[in-house]
Amino acid sequence: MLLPDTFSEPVRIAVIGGTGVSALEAEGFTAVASLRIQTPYGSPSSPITVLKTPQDTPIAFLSRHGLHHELTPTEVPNRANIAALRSIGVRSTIAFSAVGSLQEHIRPRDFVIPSQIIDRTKGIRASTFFEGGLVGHVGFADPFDAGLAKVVLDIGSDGVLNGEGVRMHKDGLLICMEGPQFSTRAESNLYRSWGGDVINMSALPEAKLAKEAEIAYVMVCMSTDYDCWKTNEAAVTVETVMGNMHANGANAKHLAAAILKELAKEEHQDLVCARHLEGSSKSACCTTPAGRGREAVKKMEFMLPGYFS
Ligand SMILES: CSC[C@H]1O[C@H](OP(=O)(O)O)[C@H](O)[C@@H]1O
Ligand SMILES: Nc1ncnc2[nH]cnc12
Repeated sequence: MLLPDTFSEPVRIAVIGGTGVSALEAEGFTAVASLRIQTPYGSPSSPITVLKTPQDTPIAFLSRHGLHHELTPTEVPNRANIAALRSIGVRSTIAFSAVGSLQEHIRPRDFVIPSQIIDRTKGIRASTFFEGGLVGHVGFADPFDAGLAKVVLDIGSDGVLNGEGVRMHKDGLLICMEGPQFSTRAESNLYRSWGGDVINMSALPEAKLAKEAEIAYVMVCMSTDYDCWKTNEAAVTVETVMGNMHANGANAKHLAAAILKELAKEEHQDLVCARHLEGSSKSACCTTPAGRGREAVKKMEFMLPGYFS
């Protein structure tokens, strides 16, 4: 069925799907629009599907690597993705990611909610909206939103996850590497020595750009493998990742549906609208109005209208 390509209500919550999660097909969810948004930073990874939850909340869904997983982690158009979401009203995002585990107790198929991240990308991804005569430095001490993380963790401890001993871990330290090759054993052991819990290739600059766009952002990491540090196990392969994602896909969908149901409650509306982040990007700007690059200001107008003009 061909969906409308417009949607008139603001959409406050987005779900970004990663490896193995290219659609949000939870029970009672209905797709109501498919938006092809052009941004000053190009086209997003995929059309944005707007779905209504059983609670009648509109949700924006975006597939990070494209509908057919055709974008490498380096190629993901993160600025277009975040700007497009912000432009339709999004203020909070639940991002899903397949991750390798760097710790014995985090078993394949377990879930991890990270609170910290170490950037091991190589500086080749466009990672800020501040450029071209508009300088800004937002705080990134806490890369993931603590309020959203609490909602997710409360849901996760509520028996939503099925399967033999599948658990949700909190306060994870996530390593984000460039890829697309997986790590060497020496790198994997180095990250373990730093206290790393899980590793992926996609959290950055997505989380940094969400912060600049004043979007509350949390990542749900789904462990799929033990990377390559374990001496008694074969090193990670795409087959292992896909196999565990396939087996755990239902858990991801149950969890997403339960989180969205909880976020529909009145008590969470300030969080969903990220009131606590309002104005943080405006006050992060160091460039005085007279010195601001006109083109840069125009681009920013697309997602933060009136902030820098
Ligand atoms: C297919 S294994 C590596 C790939 O999986 C993760 O993707 P995502 O975070 O989008 O779920 C990882 O970050 C890599 O991009
Ligand atoms: N071991 C690993 N390293 C990086 N990204 C991953 N995504 C899933 N498993 C991974």
